[in-house]
Amino acid sequence: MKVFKFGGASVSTVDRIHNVGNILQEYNGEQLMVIISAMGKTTNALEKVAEAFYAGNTVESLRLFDVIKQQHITTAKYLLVTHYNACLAKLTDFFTEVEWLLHDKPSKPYDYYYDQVVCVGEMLSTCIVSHYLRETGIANKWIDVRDVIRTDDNFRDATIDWTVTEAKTKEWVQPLFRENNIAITQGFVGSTDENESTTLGREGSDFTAAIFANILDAESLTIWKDVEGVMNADPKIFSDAQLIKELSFAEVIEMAYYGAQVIHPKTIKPLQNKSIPLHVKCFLDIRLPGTIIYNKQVKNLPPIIILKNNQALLHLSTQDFSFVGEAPMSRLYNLFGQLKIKPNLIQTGAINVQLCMDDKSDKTDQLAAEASQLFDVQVVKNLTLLTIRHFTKDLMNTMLSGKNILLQQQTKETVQVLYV
Ligand SMILES: Nc1ncnc2c1ncn2[C@@H]1O[C@H](COP(=O)(O)OP(=O)(O)O)[C@@H](O)[C@H]1O
Ligand SMILES: N[C@@H](CC(=O)OP(=O)(O)O)C(=O)O
Repeated sequence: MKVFKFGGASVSTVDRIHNVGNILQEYNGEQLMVIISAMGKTTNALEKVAEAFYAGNTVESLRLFDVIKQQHITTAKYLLVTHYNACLAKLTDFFTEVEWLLHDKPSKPYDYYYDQVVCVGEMLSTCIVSHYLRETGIANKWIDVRDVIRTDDNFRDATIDWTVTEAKTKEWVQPLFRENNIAITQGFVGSTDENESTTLGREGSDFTAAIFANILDAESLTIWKDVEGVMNADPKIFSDAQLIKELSFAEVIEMAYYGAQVIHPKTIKPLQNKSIPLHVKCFLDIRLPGTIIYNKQVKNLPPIIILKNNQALLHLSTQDFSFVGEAPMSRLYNLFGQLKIKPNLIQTGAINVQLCMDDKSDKTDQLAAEASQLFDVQVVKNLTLLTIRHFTKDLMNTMLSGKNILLQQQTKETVQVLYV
């Protein structure tokens, strides 16, 4: 069996959904477990719905949700004839699920509501794609991933319960392949043992695909993208980015960790642990070879460039000129846990700590406020973090020329520079 993952970009339009059908036709007769994300930027749009709801703005949240609803109905209308009514009935169930919730008054934490609303993007996209495939004669079984992927209740960044997920996959998913060649399910979504929907962190569909590949002992996972494969930089930013034909799991886990958008960092472990190769291929031209990522050392890699914008630098200094000891540092690390913050760089000095993090939502301000009980805090925003793996001095000089560098860290393999 092969596992395929189609991201939001590959199902963003009617034409692209036709293209998914064409790709699956190429693999006619093979067993495929297909993981699909929400269409295009639907997750961002659903985030706005959850925000409006939580701010008490019911009318606005319903209006925003209606836009998403109409987009999905229109897509279904373009794609379906005989299966339209069946599809619309299912879509309507999902719409109703969200609309009921939006009529409530929030009484639980924001992250809970976020997951109940945002997960519907994947429900809608898979429902449409599954019906479209049936319409074109590609038999498939649609699975609600919430019946299979069990997580804890750490909403928005839920942790997988591997024991239950494995048991449910073997009980529900594996037997389906006795009678079906293709199963379609949602990425990014799971559920608690109380049947509340959870999500696995933004861009988490790659991770879902890797979980299924691992449990089903797949021969490979293929992630279909709008790029040739994994490149040595984001081709949307660097027009001269080069394709890397093969990579080791160790290299890719580092790239993903440092922020390369191409693969979710949690994807690698489940594959590496069972030596399941990962192919990154282009859905726009399936003849292109793409990139293969496996348990093999790959030498002579080009410099790999990762740029992260929207960074904040927190400069924390002890309030009474005492050394930064274990006690304030351990309290600082506890704060990261409480606020669900993953710092990108930390550098300690005698009486200060410098910390670089993604400046997302109000997390920076929350951390600054909490940390001010331990330290004097200064915050600088709108910074860029450049990471270069396998760097050369020449490339560093070119990329950093004219930049005001605020923080720099370097190992044998990797240099990271935070600049204005
Ligand atoms: N090193 C890289 N190699 C290839 N693509 C990259 C890289 N870094 C960032 N990207 C970006 O990742 C994008 C694909 O990811 P994404 O849009 O999240 O896909 P999907 O919605 O299919 O999951 C590409 O269009 C490209 O701009
Ligand atoms: N739809 C979710 C999950 C995901 O992985 O999406 P994509 O495959 O388009 O990156 C998100 O946008 O975060």
